[in-house]
Amino acid sequence: MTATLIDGKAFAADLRARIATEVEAMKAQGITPGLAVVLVGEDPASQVYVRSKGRMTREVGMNSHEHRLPAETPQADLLALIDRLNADPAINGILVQLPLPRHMDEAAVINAIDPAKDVDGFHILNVGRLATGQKAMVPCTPLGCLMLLRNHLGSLSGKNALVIGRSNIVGKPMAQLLLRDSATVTIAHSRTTNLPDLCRQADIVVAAVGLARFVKGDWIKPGATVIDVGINRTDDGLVGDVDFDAAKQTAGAITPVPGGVGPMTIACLLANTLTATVRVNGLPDPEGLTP
Ligand SMILES: Nc1nc2c(c(=O)[nH]1)N[C@@H](CN(C=O)c1ccc(C(=O)N[C@@H](CCC(=O)O)C(=O)O)cc1)CN2
Ligand SMILES: [Mg+2]
Repeated sequence: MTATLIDGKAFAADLRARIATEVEAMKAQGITPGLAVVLVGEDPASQVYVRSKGRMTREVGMNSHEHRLPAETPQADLLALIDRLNADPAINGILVQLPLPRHMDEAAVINAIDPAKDVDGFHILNVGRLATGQKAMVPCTPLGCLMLLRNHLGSLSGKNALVIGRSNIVGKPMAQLLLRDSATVTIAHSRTTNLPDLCRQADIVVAAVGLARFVKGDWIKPGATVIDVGINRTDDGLVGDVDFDAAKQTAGAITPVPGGVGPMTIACLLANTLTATVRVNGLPDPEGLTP
């Protein structure tokens, strides 16, 4: 058997097109969503992501505001910028690109963002809201994974889902979203024993460990849906956290790297920016855009 390819690139393009339609309607009411992206330092991958975010923000008709600060910027200066963006009515979404330089306290910076403008969903208030079933801004990468899973599987209710990785950006919010959809969720990490056996019981595997081809083909239950969040730069190019060539022999469906989860991250960022804009203007959430 060869797995169905889950085409995140196409799904993300379709989502951006639907967002563009919503933005056009908002503009007719005199409202243009504005997204501020803050990059501190010159990390090459971050520069690529920030450039893509700016381009796609403009492509859907939103205003993009980019702030680039030198790596040695004092944290107080970054916090002062965030204060100004919080107070600026033209800014509906604020995103601080991660990772931050080592001298900065990531939690302090994230928690300085107005939770209503926290389009990354990383603020402690949004994390708490998601964990307690309240209306939250939801982190973009896991939100994108959930959309791909729902689109492929329909209901996730009662499915055995294994999340490999416990980061605040992907693993933990992914587990919360799967729980919210009534999956039976296991979170695995570097100290987990008998991971291959755990994986063999999973109907859904979300791999977010950051280790190239870590998940082996013979760990996959026949017919399972495999979502690969990994982006690892190796001598033979960009590869995921799953041994794709082996896993696709057994899986029912699998996301490729690149072209799977990655493009969903930015599309969901734009969806969150739209959501933040409608909420601050007292408008109803856009119908069927995000789960
Ligand atoms: N504040 C944030 N920082 C970071 C986040 C985030 O969601 N918020 N996520 C990652 C990086 N990221 C967006 O910021 C991101 C990663 C990957 C992609 C993507 O489209 N990947 C492509 C491959 C691109 C390539 O060649 O490198 C794919 O998988 O097809 C988009 C966004 C960490 N920081
Ligand atoms: Mg992918």
